[in-house]
Amino acid sequence: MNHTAPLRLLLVHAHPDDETLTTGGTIAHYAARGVQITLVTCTLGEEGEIIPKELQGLASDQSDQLGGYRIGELQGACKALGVTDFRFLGGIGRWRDSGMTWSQPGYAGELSEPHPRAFAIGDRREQEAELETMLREVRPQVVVTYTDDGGYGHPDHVRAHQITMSATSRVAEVERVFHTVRPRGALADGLQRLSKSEGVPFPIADIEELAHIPDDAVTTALDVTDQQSSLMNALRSHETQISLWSDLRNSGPSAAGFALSNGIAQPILDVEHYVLASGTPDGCADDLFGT
Ligand SMILES: CC(=O)N[C@H]1[C@@H](O[C@@H]2[C@H](O)[C@H](O)[C@@H](O)[C@H](O)[C@H]2O)O[C@H](CO)[C@@H](O)[C@@H]1O
Ligand SMILES: [Zn+2]
Repeated sequence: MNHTAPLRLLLVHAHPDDETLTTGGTIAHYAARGVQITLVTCTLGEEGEIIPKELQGLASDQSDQLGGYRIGELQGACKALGVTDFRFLGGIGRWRDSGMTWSQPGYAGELSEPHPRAFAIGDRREQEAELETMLREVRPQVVVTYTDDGGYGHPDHVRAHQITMSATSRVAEVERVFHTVRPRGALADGLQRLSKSEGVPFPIADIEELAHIPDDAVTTALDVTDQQSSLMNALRSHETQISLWSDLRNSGPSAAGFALSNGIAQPILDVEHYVLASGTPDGCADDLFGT
């Protein structure tokens, strides 16, 4: 699909940090090539856990200031990735991080009463209307969000998927919608590299602990090797959510890794993968915008 108009990419993410964790290399790749990037984040991440001990007082059950702090983290990550247009769905604070109140049967996590502004139980029509308004204003050729299970089941990720698929279906200018995914093969290779690198400060994840999809479901693989330093800087900005390290012996990006607040080491991949959810697949093997 040949594009004469300037290319525009809009991404819909649930919490500050998701944009970097799942699509950071992609954002930096296209921003560096002059593509107009719009990042829509649906919550402020108010219910997140906090890694640095000295910041624990920000937690939702203490001063409840984590949401505001994570706006700053997101600003830093956007600067590192080259994003100047980043927005919160419904405006700052309209929807709140729902927490890990998973309704999935068998999930043993704490099930707390969701907050009245919780994104995952909010008015879906209002959320879709907000997103549709942004889509009609930005007119992105490509939109990125999560798979129908939200990638790993988080209710905010599931809701972000739902409203994005509904809103984009009503906006003709959106040519393609992609879901960000991690294929088993690339994840396994990354875990293998971590197991061979030095200075990994956390136990390395077992692949079955990490969300992933079968390799043959991937439609698009974007090489982001040339964006690893921007990606590392953006990951570093999300200090309340992400611990980061690289193997000083092997400075190659593939030796770098991260851990969330659960303290499980995961690899930083040099390729970011997608599944084309709607639109023509022409030329999409290694480019979200196709030929
Ligand atoms: C990557 C992502 O979506 N993070 C969410 C998630 O955070 C995880 C959650 O606190 C879990 O209990 C931890 O084990 C895990 O390490 C965290 O990444 O959920 C948070 C609460 O909704 C959210 O703020 C965070 O952005
Ligand atoms: Zn998230």
